[in-house]
Amino acid sequence: MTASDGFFDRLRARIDSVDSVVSIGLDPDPKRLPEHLRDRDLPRWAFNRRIIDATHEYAACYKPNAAFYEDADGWRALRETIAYAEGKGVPVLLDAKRADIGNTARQYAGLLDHADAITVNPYMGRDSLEPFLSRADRGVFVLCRTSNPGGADFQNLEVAPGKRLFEYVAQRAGEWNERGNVGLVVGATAPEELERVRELVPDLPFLVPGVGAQGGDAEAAVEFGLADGVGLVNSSRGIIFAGEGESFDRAAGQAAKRLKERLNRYR
Ligand SMILES: O=C(O)c1cc(=O)[nH]c(=O)n1[C@@H]1O[C@H](COP(=O)(O)O)[C@@H](O)[C@H]1O
Repeated sequence: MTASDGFFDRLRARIDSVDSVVSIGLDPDPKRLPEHLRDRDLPRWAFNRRIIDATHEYAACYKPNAAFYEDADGWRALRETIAYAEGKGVPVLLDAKRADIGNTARQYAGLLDHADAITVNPYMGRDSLEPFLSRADRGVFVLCRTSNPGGADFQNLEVAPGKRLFEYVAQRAGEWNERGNVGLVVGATAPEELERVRELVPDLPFLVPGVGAQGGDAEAAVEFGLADGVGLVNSSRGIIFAGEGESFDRAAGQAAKRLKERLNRYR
């Protein structure tokens, strides 16, 4: 492994070494943190550290969602969390869903100085993503068909005869993959769409959120989410809030192990 390896080479190495495609979402909702951590200097960091200690051997990556860190202490907690995860050898995918006009996107792309990969929103078009795409050694996961109930509102609209918006996004993202660093976000709650996107772009790895708390289809996530064995199936609340109280971390470790084993049945 060298620093010049692309993100998906590093991810493949990680998947192979832990025999897991589980992405563990680090979304430490302050209201759900165990009582005994709440008086810590940085409760979210204290929580994440224990979660990482308990789960890293099952983690193909960690996916902190930026929404859970958008305040002064949050950014400190996120920085500590990322450094700790990387110290354990686990890639970090920052779920930030960014993009903006080019001049602004260049600033957002600075987030990739701190993480191995990022999620981005394609709605503003190619130039809004170029500052991310140009980071050849970093992964860029483009939102394609999201897992939420409203994911169909726009993404399933026909934008040309027989072509829905998410299908168009998938094809464009395939064209944007000039540096081999593009993946797609496709929710496990939309298995028909997941299958369709896989048909359209056989070579792009997917991040598949929506198993666990959102009740998505784990088998479809694995069957269609992986490209030549590489891809990620994410669970956040279903792992990190699997238990409560003092032994919350042990419950999280067990939940991560169970998800790994369940997904591996379909690999
Ligand atoms: O980009 C994402 O990761 C994402 C896309 C999507 O379509 N659906 C989705 O749930 N996510 C994120 O994946 C995580 C899912 O969390 P749980 O529902 O707790 O497993 C959250 O951080 C979501 O913001």
